Amino acid sequence: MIDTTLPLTDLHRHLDGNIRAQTILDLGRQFNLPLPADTLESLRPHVQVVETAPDLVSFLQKLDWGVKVLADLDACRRIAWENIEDAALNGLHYVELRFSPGYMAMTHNLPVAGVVEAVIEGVRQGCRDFGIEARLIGIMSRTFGEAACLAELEALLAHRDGITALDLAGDELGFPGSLFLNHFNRARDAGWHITVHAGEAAGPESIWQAIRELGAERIGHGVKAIEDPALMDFLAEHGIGIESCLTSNIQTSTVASLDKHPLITFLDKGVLATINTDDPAVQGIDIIHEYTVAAPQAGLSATQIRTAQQNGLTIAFLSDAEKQALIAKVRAA
Ligand SMILES: O=c1[nH]cnc2c1ncn2[C@@H]1O[C@H](CO)[C@@H](O)[C@H]1O
Ligand SMILES: [Zn+2]
Repeated sequence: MIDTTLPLTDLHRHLDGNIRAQTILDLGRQFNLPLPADTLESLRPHVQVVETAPDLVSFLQKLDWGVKVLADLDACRRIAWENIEDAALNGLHYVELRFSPGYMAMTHNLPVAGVVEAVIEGVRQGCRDFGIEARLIGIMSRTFGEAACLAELEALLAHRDGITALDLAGDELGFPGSLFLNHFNRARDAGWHITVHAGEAAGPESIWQAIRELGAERIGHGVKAIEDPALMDFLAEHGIGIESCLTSNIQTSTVASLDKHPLITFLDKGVLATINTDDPAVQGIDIIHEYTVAAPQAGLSATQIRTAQQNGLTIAFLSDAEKQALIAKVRAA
């Protein structure tokens, strides 16, 4: 139940969690890299979640093969461009693609700022070729510690005009937001928006920390807000957006089953919650599945799904004029 008169957005989509299995095979062959399998079918269980992972950190290992084949900057440009093609094929009008340049650079020691530049170029070219709108969110992968995150931040700042917002992703339990105060001070000084993965593996205190200390305007997942009524009220009153990713939350064992997902309660309480994918290729889903299968299974009515779709435009990191232009473009199509 996607409303085709409204822009369709995906605000929480990891570009480096959305590398096609076929592209992993192609790049593996191109660079003569050892892969765990040499056909699409046999590779799939290595790069895609086939059963629920016991926790977030185990789930995240499934992203590793995708970045291990990024042996040069052209490969980074290619996967960025393909991300836009995939988004367009799914009928998305607007995507915010997030990526961790340090994680992408890591295996082959690529220059981190070079990765940022290649991703910006690939996305720009994709937007020209496929006629959709995109913005980029830089991720600091907290899993590798404060110093590695600082290197990612510097690389992103070297291309600050091509980046719209900063995020923190990875192991939330092992690396709390309190380690990254200086990083986010610098991001806010750069004029970037802020969104933070919080309340996924850790509890509501992690969401409060992201808002109060890191300056988050939106929260990735935010599932655990449901445990704190005062936080729920705060999110609704202050218009803090929630980027929900239904299937992802099941696959990481963050939520036991879709009928227990808090998205419906967020919407009931007037929180600006949205429907997004997270790592579509790794999860084996797309935005259409999340709207037409996962959201109804999470108990959302057609009206609630429409509200979530509208919220996507409301909390997008776009100016009012850019939002109006997107609405006009969809109406004219
Ligand atoms: O669902 C998620 N929760 C937390 N971190 C994630 C998730 N999906 C991907 N990443 C992390 O984002 C970076 C790549 O963009 C990597 O650090 C990856 O582990
Ligand atoms: Zn995410």
